[in-house]
Amino acid sequence: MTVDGITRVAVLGAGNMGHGIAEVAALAGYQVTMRDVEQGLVDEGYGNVEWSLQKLAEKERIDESPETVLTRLDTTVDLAEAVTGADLVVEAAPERMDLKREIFAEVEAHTDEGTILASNTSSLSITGIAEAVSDPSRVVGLHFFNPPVKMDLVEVVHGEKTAGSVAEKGAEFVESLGKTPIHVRKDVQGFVVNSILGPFGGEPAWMVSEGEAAIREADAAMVHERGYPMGPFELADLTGIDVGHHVRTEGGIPVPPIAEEKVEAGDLGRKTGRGYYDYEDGDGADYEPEDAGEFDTLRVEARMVNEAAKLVGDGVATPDAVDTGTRLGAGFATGPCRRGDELGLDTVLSKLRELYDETGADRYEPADHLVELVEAGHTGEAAGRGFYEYDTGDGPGPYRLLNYEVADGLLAVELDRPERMNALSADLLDEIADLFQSVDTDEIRCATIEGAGDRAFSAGADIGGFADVEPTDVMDVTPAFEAVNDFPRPVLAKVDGYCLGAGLELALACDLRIATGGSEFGCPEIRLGLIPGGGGTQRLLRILGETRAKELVFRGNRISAERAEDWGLVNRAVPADEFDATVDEFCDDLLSGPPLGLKVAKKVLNEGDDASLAAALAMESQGFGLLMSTDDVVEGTTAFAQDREPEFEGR
Ligand SMILES: C/C=C/C(=O)SCCNC(=O)CCNC(=O)[C@H](O)C(C)(C)COP(=O)(O)OP(=O)(O)OC[C@H]1O[C@@H](n2cnc3c(N)ncnc32)[C@H](O)[C@@H]1OP(=O)(O)O
Repeated sequence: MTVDGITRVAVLGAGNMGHGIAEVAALAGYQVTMRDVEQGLVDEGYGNVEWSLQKLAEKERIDESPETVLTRLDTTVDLAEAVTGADLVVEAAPERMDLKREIFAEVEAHTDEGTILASNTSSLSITGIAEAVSDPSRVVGLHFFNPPVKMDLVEVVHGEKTAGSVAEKGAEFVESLGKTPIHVRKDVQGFVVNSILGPFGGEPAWMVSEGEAAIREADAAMVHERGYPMGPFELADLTGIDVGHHVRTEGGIPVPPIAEEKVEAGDLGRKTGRGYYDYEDGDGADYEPEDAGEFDTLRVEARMVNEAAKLVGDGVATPDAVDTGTRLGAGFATGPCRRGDELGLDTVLSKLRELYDETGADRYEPADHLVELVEAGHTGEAAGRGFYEYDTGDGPGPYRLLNYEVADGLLAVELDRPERMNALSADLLDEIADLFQSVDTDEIRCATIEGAGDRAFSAGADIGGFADVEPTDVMDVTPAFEAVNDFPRPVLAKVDGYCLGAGLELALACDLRIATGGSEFGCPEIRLGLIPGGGGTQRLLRILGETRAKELVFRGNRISAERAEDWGLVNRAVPADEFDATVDEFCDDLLSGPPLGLKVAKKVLNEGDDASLAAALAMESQGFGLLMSTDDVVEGTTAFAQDREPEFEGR
């Protein structure tokens, strides 16, 4: 899908970011010209796009052949040729203000007034870059994350003079690439994601510098206790300690002594073989869960929440944009606004005040917005309001990890963690349970569940969240699956991609399963030393029989959709282009079917499976008898006699 008014895109730079942006734009259907200053660089970038497209094709992640996509990608070393006639120019040159200004001035000379001029800068001011052109309202930041082909997030950065319509068009363009834009309404240093990553890396570095923590302790606690995808020191080694050092120095932010020492010694991280960890003679980031000790994670998270409060209070971004940005851009399970609401903003504020009083360091000074929220009594989830409002009533939602909508009798549910393959975290499972237990079923005749994105229904329980789970908390069959199983309407799982572990268990708790041909099913739990823990062993046994159930559970292998259909694990496995139509056919029958009949059928089929044949037959007879007295049966039989379609009302 392309955006109205944008047909031709010029990407200036063929390096890591440039060739990635060119690739995703060509994939989305735009006519792209990629330009760099030397033919060798252009050829290298083009080769990288070819390689990446080939990989995507091998994994069946793209519908077109790489050759077809490449027909939309031209290259040149001539800037004027690249940008002439372009509707959008995305500059992805090295991070130097003088260079970017030079490029923008030249681009302006060769483009029409309506051409949008975007910069992929991650650290420079959009307002500053825009000074190079006579009409700065055309200039916007489109900050892609590395690698663009994989990362879902793009920060749409508004310079002081960026026109609202230009930023909106930029965001539409991002959406047309299948990516998620967040608006960064003021071009503050670090935009949103790097602003939050500042204290995530910085505070532990101060704590280690001041002898209050050890490196492994910090990394182990943040990863294994708090569920961050990487430890702060491990992350600094990956991105380069000198990079963080440069950003802080440029932004006038004090540099923690330990980072200073590493840079002076030339130990910059993975790229030099040594940083906070030793990658040449040692085992790299070799921290273990037990290293976490007494590390004060609240001190780090309080600063991250404070930074988020500054962004929100200063009108840079909404809480939702901050949280979406850090989820998609940094892989955080929970963004800092939501985390602040969980911790209690009063707790966060007390921690910051305590540290500020103790040290007098500016970094602990509470943000005005944080103080205002606490003074207004908006202290977070427990108070019903913090950065977000929480519905304390009985109805469903609001939810942050799933989307749902009820329309024309259909409850359509989407698991919304595409960046984690829709892995089922404790919070997402709670939301599923809450929705299926609290949604008003009067208006609903059937439900569907699908995964967001194009990779997975769900790749299972969130492995990142295993570390701080108490065994006793997970030893009951998960309420989410039971809520789906017991939902008094038919539920259909729409499986497009991986359906693994607890994801498969969720699909098994549904009544029907339809899959695209490329989907894969399996119980990888055994490879983690586990067994399916959400009803998988028992439901597989009942659906597949012992032979096949044991094969899946014991071997942990994945099976294709074709085999899943052959085994009776799914109702249909169909080519991707027939998926929606097949789902619609099923849903049409469920939506027009008799609600009471379907409810009783589901109950009798589910419960009869666990009963003796005699008991199950008695259950069936009772159900049959019960239905005989309903208006729907009168309608069904009358419609038959009148040779018309019945119109059931569920009475
Ligand atoms: C009682 C129930 C227990 C369970 O369910 S235990 C969990 C069972 N499930 C699994 O073991 C599956 C784990 N995932 C995988 O094996 C692979 O993934 C896939 C085969 C599904 C896909 O592989 P690829 O195409 O190479 O993608 P990628 O880079 O591994 O995944 C993309 C991002 O998704 C995250 N992710 C995938 N599965 C999970 C998960 N189950 N829990 C948490 N995160 C997950 C990854 O880490 C990564 O994230 P980043 O891009 O930040 O590296």
